[in-house]
Amino acid sequence: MKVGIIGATGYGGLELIRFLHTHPEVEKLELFTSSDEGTIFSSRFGHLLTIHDDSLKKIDEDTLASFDVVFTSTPSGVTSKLLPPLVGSGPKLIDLSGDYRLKQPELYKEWYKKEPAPFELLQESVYGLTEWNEKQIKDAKIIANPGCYPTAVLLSILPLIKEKLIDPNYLIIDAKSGVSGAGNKPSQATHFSETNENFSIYKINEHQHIPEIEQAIQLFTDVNTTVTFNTHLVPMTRGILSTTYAPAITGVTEKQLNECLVETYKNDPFVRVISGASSLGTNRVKGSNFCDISIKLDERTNRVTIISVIDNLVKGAAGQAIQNMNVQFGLPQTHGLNLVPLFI
Ligand SMILES: NC(=O)C1=CN([C@@H]2O[C@H](COP(=O)(O)OP(=O)(O)OC[C@H]3O[C@@H](n4cnc5c(N)ncnc54)[C@H](OP(=O)(O)O)[C@@H]3O)[C@@H](O)[C@H]2O)C=CC1
Ligand SMILES: CC(=O)N[C@@H](CCC(=O)OP(=O)(O)O)C(=O)O
Repeated sequence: MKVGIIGATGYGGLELIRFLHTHPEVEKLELFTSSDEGTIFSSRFGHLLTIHDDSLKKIDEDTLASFDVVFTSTPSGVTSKLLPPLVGSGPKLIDLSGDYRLKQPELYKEWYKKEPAPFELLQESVYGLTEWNEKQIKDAKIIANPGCYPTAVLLSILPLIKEKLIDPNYLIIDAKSGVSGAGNKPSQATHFSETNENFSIYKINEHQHIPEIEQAIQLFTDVNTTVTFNTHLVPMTRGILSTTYAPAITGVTEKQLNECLVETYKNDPFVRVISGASSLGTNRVKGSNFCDISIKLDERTNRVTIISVIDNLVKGAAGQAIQNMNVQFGLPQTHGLNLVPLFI
């Protein structure tokens, strides 16, 4: 397979490279840039010396048309304009940004404060939450790879909503992320001296992943609801931990909740259900494509605590994107993704 990456110099792009270099079906990997044409990739990213010594190429529609797959890992507002000429030109398109996730253009405008992608393409794109949308992903021309937070949240709550074990009307989601979630562009919010030894909440009730989570709940469970979703920045590089609080439906037991998760994901190689965990941390999935989920029913309040952990750059971005590519090409989902978590 001939694979191209636009945005290869960013964090998501670098992770795509890390996995695609070990992928058994990838014969050619070409990297594209909007700002650094001609630079030898390993001269800029020394850790890739002898692994990727080719130069960065200019983004060019005709060149890209000859590829089997093109991943775009660019800031929001880029692929809404970049991808339309490429649709139908040859390659399957897998977009890691938020530009093709929301079906309603006005929602994108409202939450991203940018101009949306063309309406027809928004309708044509397929939401790439692999474990929940495999059939549609197989035939998709454009895959809208899910956001990092929505991936962690949705994988953990969708089964329980679908099986009517929790009340979807009172979902409170409290999520925390490492700083790499904000990308490689330095900013005040990601400045070392302001993130180190600090723990902060941000975008309070205004996070752009709120409509994405609500849309996906509707898509996969037919439930129309709103969620309270807040995000926190943790002074670490990678990882997301999401905690959702939801009322259990009266009479539901912790055993039923666990069984529901186990049953849902019994054939999914990257979702691990941890029964009865008393603690769960991001280091158990670091560097890997795993999503680990655990639940606990508080019998005193009849509320369920639903916890999930992912690596934001892997299952939350590049790993899931490659998992989707594997599905599209009829390959095992694990191809190129069989890495053991780093843990320390
Ligand atoms: N970081 C994360 O954990 C996650 C990120 N995402 C989303 O994935 C996308 C990429 O994220 P991330 O890798 O962190 O971002 P980065 O900011 O680290 O990298 C983005 C890359 O995009 C390229 N780029 C910038 N502007 C343009 C442009 N106008 N046209 C073409 N390419 C451009 C740049 O490379 P160059 O200058 O070489 O062109 C840059 O290195 C974003 O939309 C992000 O929201 C999704 C899930 C998780
Ligand atoms: C820590 C941090 O800042 N995370 C980013 C995640 C952004 C992201 O992945 O954005 P899209 O999925 O919308 O492209 C944020 O909260 O905005």
